Amino acid sequence: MTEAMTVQGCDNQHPRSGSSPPQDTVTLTQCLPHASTRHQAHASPGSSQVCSPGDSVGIQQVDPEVCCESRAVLRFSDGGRNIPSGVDLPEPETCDTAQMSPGGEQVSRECGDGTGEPRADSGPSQDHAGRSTTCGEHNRSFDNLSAIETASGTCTSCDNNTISPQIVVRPEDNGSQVRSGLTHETLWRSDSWESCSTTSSGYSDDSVRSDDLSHDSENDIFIDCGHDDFPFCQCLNEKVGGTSSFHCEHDDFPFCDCLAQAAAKKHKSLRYGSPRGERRRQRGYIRPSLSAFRDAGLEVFDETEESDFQESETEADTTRGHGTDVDSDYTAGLESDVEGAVGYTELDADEPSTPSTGLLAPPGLPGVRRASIVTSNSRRGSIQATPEPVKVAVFGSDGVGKSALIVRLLTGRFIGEYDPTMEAVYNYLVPLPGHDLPLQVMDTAGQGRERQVSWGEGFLLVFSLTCRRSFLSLGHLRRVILELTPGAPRPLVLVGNKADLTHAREVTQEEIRDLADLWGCEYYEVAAPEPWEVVVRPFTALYQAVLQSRGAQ
Ligand SMILES: Nc1nc2c(ncn2[C@@H]2O[C@H](COP(=O)(O)OP(=O)(O)OP(=O)(O)O)[C@@H](O)[C@H]2O)c(=O)[nH]1
Repeated sequence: MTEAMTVQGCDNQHPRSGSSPPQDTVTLTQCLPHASTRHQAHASPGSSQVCSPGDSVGIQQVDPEVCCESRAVLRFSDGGRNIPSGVDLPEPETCDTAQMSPGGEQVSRECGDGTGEPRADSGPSQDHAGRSTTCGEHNRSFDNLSAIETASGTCTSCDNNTISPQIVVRPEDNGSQVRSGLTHETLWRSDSWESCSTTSSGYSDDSVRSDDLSHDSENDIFIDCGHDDFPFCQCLNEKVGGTSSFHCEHDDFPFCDCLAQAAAKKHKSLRYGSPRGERRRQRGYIRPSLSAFRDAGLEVFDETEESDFQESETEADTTRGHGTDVDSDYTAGLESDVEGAVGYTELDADEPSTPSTGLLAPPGLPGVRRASIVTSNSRRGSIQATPEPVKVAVFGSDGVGKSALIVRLLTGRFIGEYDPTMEAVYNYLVPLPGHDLPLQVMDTAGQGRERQVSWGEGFLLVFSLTCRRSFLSLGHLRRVILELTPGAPRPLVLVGNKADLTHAREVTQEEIRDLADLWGCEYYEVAAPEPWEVVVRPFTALYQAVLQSRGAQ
């Protein structure tokens, strides 16, 4: 470590002014109630690391003024290996991994014997993945924990299922992204992220990554950030020199500031406007705040600022007002790729949607693509008025193939490349022998999760079998759904897509089965290019489940 750094929390986007911290210290401008280092974990496995004002935390010193006053978590997750950290933690001698329980208790695992298994004496406070299963409030064990769904555990003794509010359970990456000594239990709760997203970075959820920031010339920076920690991006300050790109494994919102400072040390400019960022932005994601970069002295070229935003608006207007082509790639795909009597027409936005018109726009959403799928192909079904179609919302991470599956279902074709950037709702009669199943299928995108969830009677949770992250993100998704739909849980079905890409598979069948068992739902492995009869299965399963739940009510 070459110089002092400031780690800041979400409520305090700027380091405190005042006397400079001494060398080799980090001034924490937010509370670190459970701060710890892997180094310390090794020194005292199992011990609590709740800090007190003035505590030394490993090689850090906690600012006495602010320690423990609120909620920041300090996370030396990988001892400096993964995090290009200026903090430069000493390598542990024997402990390879250590972690914090939801309550901040440290639990060591993989310690000493190198087997990767929890130590025999680590006892019931760890689940099979080696993570803590301890209730933060009452130091009791949780039951009902799964490898990727720790937030829903209930303390066996006190019924606490909320877990200490300072601690985040972030199952999305199950620790794989974090490669962390402290693993995901120590990260911020998603509700903290949300509250923090209103601060300066503008990042609203874990879907928005800093790959929105692109590299364009040698003076620009490329940031590929898994940002699974918080608030360690500050550490990048130490590592930015000598390269025009760097990789940050850190988590979430304040990283913009951190990276801005880092970038400013080395670079002169930042160019924002990667296709991916643009696509996400079009879909309604909050644009990252670039002001931090500007403030840090970088010349910021925001290529999306004028033209693309305008284009997007024009596009949306056009969609709403005049019914001209709003998504030419998409419509071209439908029109040219779908054989036979499959047509694509757009609706006048002012025209009231009826079940027979095909594509419905949820109320109040600007820029929703509106169109109708019309098919006379009897195998694929035809659009007909139906009294009570089952509303199926299809959720999943970007690129897992939600749209491809839906288009496959609707049209019978796999369309390789198109750009489904807008939310859409399709009316469809699934043509099955003997009876047609009336479905409304929502291809979810962008913001509006609450509305999308409220709309759905059942949910297809799609992940890609070739993308572990997309699988691990399901836990968060399900939690959000449960939170937004109090009362009887609405049915869901897991869908592992891209089964055709066997060589790239990252999720085992066993893992999916375990999760489906835990959640009490069905799961399917499919591939959008597979026969229609395969792709339709999860939809019909969900259809049946929704009918059952309707009957039960
Ligand atoms: N090989 C293969 N490719 C697929 C499959 N499903 C989708 N794809 C491809 O994966 C890419 C992403 O598919 P989309 O349907 O756009 O995924 P999405 O989940 O709707 O993505 P977003 O719109 O970003 O949320 C496209 O290039 C598809 O052609 C599949 O089962 N197998």
